[in-house]
Amino acid sequence: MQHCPTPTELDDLELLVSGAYAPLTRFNEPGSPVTLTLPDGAAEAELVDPEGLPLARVAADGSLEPLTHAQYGPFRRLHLTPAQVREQHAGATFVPVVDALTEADLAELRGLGRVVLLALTGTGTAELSPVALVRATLAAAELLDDASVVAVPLPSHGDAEADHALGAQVVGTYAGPDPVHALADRWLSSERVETGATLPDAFPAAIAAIVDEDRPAREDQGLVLFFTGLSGSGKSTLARALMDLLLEQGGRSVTSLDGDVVRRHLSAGLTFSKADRETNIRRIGWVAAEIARHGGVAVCSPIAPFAETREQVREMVEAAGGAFFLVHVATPLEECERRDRKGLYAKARAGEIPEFTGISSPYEEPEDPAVRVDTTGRTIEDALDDVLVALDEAGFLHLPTLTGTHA
Ligand SMILES: Nc1ncnc2c1ncn2[C@@H]1O[C@H](COP(=O)(O)OS(=O)(=O)O)[C@@H](OP(=O)(O)O)[C@H]1O
Ligand SMILES: Nc1ncnc2c1ncn2[C@@H]1O[C@H](COP(=O)(O)OP(=O)(O)O)[C@@H](O)[C@H]1O
Repeated sequence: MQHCPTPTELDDLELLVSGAYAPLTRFNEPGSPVTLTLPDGAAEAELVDPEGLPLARVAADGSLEPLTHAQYGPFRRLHLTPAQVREQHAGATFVPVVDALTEADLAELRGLGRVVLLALTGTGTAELSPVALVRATLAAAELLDDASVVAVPLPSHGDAEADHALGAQVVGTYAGPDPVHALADRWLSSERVETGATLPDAFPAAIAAIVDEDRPAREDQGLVLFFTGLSGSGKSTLARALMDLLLEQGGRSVTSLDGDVVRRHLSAGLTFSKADRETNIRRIGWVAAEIARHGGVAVCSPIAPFAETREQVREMVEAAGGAFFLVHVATPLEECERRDRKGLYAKARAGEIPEFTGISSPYEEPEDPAVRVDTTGRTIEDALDDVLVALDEAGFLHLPTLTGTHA
């Protein structure tokens, strides 16, 4: 069986095979955070990269037989094994780097002679995206007299203590007998950006440009506006009105992923079974995440009745650097059924449409949407204003409200 592991598992695989996790050499050792989950309870598999290249074979005991070196991802040439680093950089001082370096960091490093900056770029660890962290670290190396950069994809496993211990072990493996220099604790770049702090925590200009590009202001960040609710609740109507306002204002590229429209194209042929609805929503999520990756706004309006699938969409969008804004169009079933614009509720009640949401198929209400709007007895403008105000307050979009009552 072939299996493409999660981004975290791929990072772990690389570090297990390269010897960076030594003495750990396999997945799923008791008590270790370095785990691998195979689908459908399979015991062994051939692990492939996202493009399908076989990387290693994993046996039932978690042990690994390497097949090819990983070749995917930017800055691959900087992913050296500990053995390569020992060969090329023995005698240097090793500095773990998890964030863009500041003027003060650089001043601290200037006294150390030859340094190797170990950019710890694994999934979910750094303040910056992995690629921006390497870019910022290379820019820092340019500002030092004698510095090299090595990228180490050390991921987060969601357990601060275990991750810290593992990180210290990995850095020690790269450094061997050479000294490790831990930079003095400073603010993380996100705190700096929010507070607009200046010297001595300021970034040199070349590094600041990289941080700014990687962490755009909320107004410029890719955004997925996701309307969920029963059929007839008002998702399409509100989504369309919001799109129109955005287009009128200009300045952003906007894409609609409406439930009905998606089902005619991207998801043609899918049914309304639970599995097909999940596939439908994941497809919408995948496209929306790509739109967000490029800084666009995706406006989605499917029913999306399952909380778990909505969460998966959120994860995809956030992994692409976008923001996910969930709007629950909470118009109650009675009102949707009273409207019955398409005559579908009548048919569902008559048993002519199986698995109809709200009648014979469940709708799981979102517990914590960014905003909840019940459209019953309200004008479209009034209902939309609730969304506009929430978006404005969250800092994502600043569109003028329509009724004037919120000004
Ligand atoms: N069985 C059943 N249940 C729910 N809805 C049904 C069904 N059959 C057809 N329709 C029509 O399909 C639209 C919902 O499609 P979605 O892709 O948004 O649904 S889902 O998110 O995959 O659950 C929905 O459109 P909206 O009214 O715009 O929500 C309906 O018109
Ligand atoms: N305040 C409101 N907001 C949105 N739609 C409303 C409102 N009041 C009445 N409606 C009507 O409810 C219906 C909602 O249909 P639609 O937007 O297609 O819902 P959905 O996409 O959730 O199936 C439309 O006929 C719309 O005119």
